[in-house]
Amino acid sequence: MLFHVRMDVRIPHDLDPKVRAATVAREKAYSQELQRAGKWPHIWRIVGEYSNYSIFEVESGDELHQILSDLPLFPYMDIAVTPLATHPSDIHG
Ligand SMILES: O=C(O)C[C@H]1C=CC(=O)O1
Repeated sequence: MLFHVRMDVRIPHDLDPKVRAATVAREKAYSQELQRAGKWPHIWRIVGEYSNYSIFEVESGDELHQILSDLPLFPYMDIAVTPLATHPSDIHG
């Protein structure tokens, strides 16, 4: 199943800078592990925002929920998920 996900990062300004840096580093490692595994095939920065648009390819909504819940930045993000289906006009579908 394919999902479109928007993540808006809202790290509190008073978070300890060392905790912030460590959390962002863990987030990057976790994200890249999932990208290498093929579960997170696309990630794009939204210009001018601390946000991304991502595509996830997973078995189920439950799997995606677990992946998103395990993001180190999860406590500091607003996340919007849109399930995707094949478009009838898609020449690849
Ligand atoms: O920077 C972001 O958009 C948030 C998050 C998602 C992947 C990652 O490495 O950081």
